[in-house]
Amino acid sequence: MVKFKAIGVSEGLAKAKALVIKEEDLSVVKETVADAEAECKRVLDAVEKAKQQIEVLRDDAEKNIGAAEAEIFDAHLMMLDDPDFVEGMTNIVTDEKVCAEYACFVNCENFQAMFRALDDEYMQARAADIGDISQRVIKNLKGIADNAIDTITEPCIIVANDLTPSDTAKIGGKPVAGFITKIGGRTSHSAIMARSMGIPAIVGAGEKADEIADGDLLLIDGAAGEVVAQPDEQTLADFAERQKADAAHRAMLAQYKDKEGATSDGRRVIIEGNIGTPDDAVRVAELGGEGVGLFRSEFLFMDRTDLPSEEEQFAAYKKACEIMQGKPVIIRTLDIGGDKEVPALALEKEQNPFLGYRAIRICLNQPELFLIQLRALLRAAQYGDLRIMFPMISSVDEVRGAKQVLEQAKDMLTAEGVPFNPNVKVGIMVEIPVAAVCADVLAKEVDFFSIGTNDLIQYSCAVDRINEKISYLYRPLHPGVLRLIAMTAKAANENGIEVGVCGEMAGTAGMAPVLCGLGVTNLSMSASAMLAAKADLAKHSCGECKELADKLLACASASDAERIFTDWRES
Ligand SMILES: C=C(OP(=O)(O)O)C(=O)O
Repeated sequence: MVKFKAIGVSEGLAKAKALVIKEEDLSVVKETVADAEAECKRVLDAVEKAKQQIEVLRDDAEKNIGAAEAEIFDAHLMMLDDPDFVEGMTNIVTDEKVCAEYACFVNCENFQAMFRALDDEYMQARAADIGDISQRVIKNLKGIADNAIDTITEPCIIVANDLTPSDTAKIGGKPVAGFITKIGGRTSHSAIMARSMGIPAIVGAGEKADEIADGDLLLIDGAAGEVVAQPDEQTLADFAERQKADAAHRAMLAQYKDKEGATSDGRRVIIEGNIGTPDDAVRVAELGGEGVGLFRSEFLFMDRTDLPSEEEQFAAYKKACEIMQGKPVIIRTLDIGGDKEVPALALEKEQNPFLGYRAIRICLNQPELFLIQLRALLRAAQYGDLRIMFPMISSVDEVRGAKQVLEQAKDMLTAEGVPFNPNVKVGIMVEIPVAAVCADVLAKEVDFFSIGTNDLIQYSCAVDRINEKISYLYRPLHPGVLRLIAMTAKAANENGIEVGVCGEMAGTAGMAPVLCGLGVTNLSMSASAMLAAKADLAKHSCGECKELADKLLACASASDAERIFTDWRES
């Protein structure tokens, strides 16, 4: 039996066999070959195999996701059928007498350079496709199996170094009972997506995860971060008992489904869900969410090599509004950068991506991209209470700039006679410390605030939110963080606008009363945390929440605040 603890990021108990995904070594060495003809045949066989794999992926995507998503695979097939692309590889083998892997690598670089040099954004983005298919050919040459996630058919718990957001997106629809990763923290995107899908997840396991072998029976507790591999009889029996108790607790929480979020003395705190795709709204609605407090629209742009059109975006935003049936749906405009990549934009790699060219900075710099999204949002706003939220705001100038582009989008739609809702509420994410400090000024410019605590903690404590080595410094209860939240809430309350929290802090057990005490009016979290947040609030009066918040604000350190919080939870 192997037992260890890591960072539990998505609650729930799961029991299934381990599917260990090994890191792939795709490095290529330039080796000379004697038999160039045989090497060319290796190239052609690997290309043929890649075509067959892509055909299967295309058919699966068409069946499980949609025709539009399947089209990307048609584009890949076309490239693999292009004689120039294939001959590029065989010519390098024949001319330079080098191995197939190296020829494929050089050919990829050549084609990518060619596409990137074209003065056309769409064609530039095709460089990512070239990279994708070349990687597939190299994998086939090296005998590396296709992405293990694509081939899952049996219930399993994935064990991997890391899961990219696109890996995590692929898990939906597969019988994945949970996952364990070696790296990552509570706010890495794989963790966030696990919570919104409601599957148990543990991250930051480091080398301890190496003790798990493929096929081992695993028991995981996604709240406590506990992992047991090859459990003995007693551990299995205890786990079964815990699963029973967990089911009973969930049944108790179900009574809150149709209740409004409020303290015991009736102070309203609106409890909403965070979503990444319109379909996630179904779970939010089913679990009694009072709205969508954060639709991470960037997920529509990720895991693909083209950009979603205005029509595609319009359909997605409209669907979320329709599912929520008139309840508020806050859609955050494109928030890429950091650990969220959009291949179609072919953004340069940066030294400090979380501090770099991202989110509203990109949108203001590339208004043609922003306008498409804003037009889609304005049109979809006819179908519900859609609200627009700008991310990564650091100044009034950015808010005004974004609102100006919004007005431009309205003017365009009016001129074209396209119907839309001109009275959309506009808000901002408060996630950069200067925005919290200047909240009194910003509150006069917008209809609502939503505090993004994931980034606010990262930026105010100068601690990378996905680096597990320094996760001990990532402290939501740091008095400095609490003061920033309190300042933001005060400015919002004084100006009569709503102030939410949509970072992971909102859905962390016990935090709802703290945030209510700090003056927050809305809490948005993964759907699976909403019932517990309502239950937490209902246990306390508004005065008790305020008293607790004041005590925490007065603490000298995060450790003091954490001690007070834990004692309070246990009392
Ligand atoms: C909700 C937030 O945004 P992200 O999607 O970056 O986690 C946040 O920063 O708290």
